Amino acid sequence: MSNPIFLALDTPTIEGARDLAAKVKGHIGGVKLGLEFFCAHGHHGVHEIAALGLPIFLDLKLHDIPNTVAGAMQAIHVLEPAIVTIHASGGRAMMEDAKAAAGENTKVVAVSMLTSLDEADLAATGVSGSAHDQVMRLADLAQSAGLDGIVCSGHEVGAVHKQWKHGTFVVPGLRPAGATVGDQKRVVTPRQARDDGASVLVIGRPIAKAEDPLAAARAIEATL
Ligand SMILES: O=c1ccn([C@@H]2O[C@H](COP(=O)(O)O)[C@@H](O)[C@H]2O)c(=O)[nH]1
Repeated sequence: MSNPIFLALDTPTIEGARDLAAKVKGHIGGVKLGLEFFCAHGHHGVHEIAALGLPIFLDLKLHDIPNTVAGAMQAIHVLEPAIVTIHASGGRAMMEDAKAAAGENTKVVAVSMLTSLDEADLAATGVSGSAHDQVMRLADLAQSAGLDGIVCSGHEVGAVHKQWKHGTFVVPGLRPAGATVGDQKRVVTPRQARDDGASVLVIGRPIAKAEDPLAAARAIEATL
C-alpha cells in the first residue's frame, strides 16, 4: 500500500515549502500545493517543488464558467499534476469540460462541501438539509460528469465510498487525537478516514506547525 498522506504546503515561500517537504519526504506519499503557494509562485513554484520527486496535488479549487475552467486546466496541463481540484458546485458542464481538458495522467476531483463548513454555514448559503445529503448529491453529480473522485470530510467518506466504488476519495480536515482543530469543522483522525475508505489523506498544520514536523509525520504514519 502506498503512503496516502499528502502534505499541504500552505506557505507563501518556495524555501519554506521545499524545506518542509524534504524533511518529511520518506513519510508522505505526495505534496499538495494550494492557492496560497500557487498564487505566489505559479508554474515556477510547482517546478521547484516537483524537483523533490514527489507526486504533486494542485488544489486550485477551480470554479467558473465551463470555458474558463477548461482554459485553466489546459494552462496547467504542462505541470502534469497527479491530482487537481475543481468545485462540484460549478455544475455538470463545468466538470465535464474540466475533465476533458485535463491531461490523461491527472485525476480531476470535485470539492463537495468544504471541511471548514457545518450545517449552519450550509443553511446560510441557502442550502437546506444535512451535510451528508449535500455531499452525496454533489458526489452523484461529479460521478455522472465523469470525474475521478471527490473531496469530502471523514464524516461522509464511508457513505460516498459505498456509492462510488472505484473513485479517488480525498479527505482533508484531519486531526490526530487531541490536536488543535483551528478553522476546520468536520474533522476526524487520519486513521478513521483511512478505515472509512479515504484514498488520499490531506494533512497540513498537524505536521507543518508541529515543533518537530518529522516526528509528527512519523507518528501519523504509524497510526495508519
Ligand atoms: O474541504 C476542504 C478542501 C481542501 N482543504 C485543504 O486541505 C488543507 C488542510 O490543511 P490543515 O492545515 O490540515 O487543516 C488546506 O490546504 C485546505 O486548503 C480543506 O481543508 N478542506
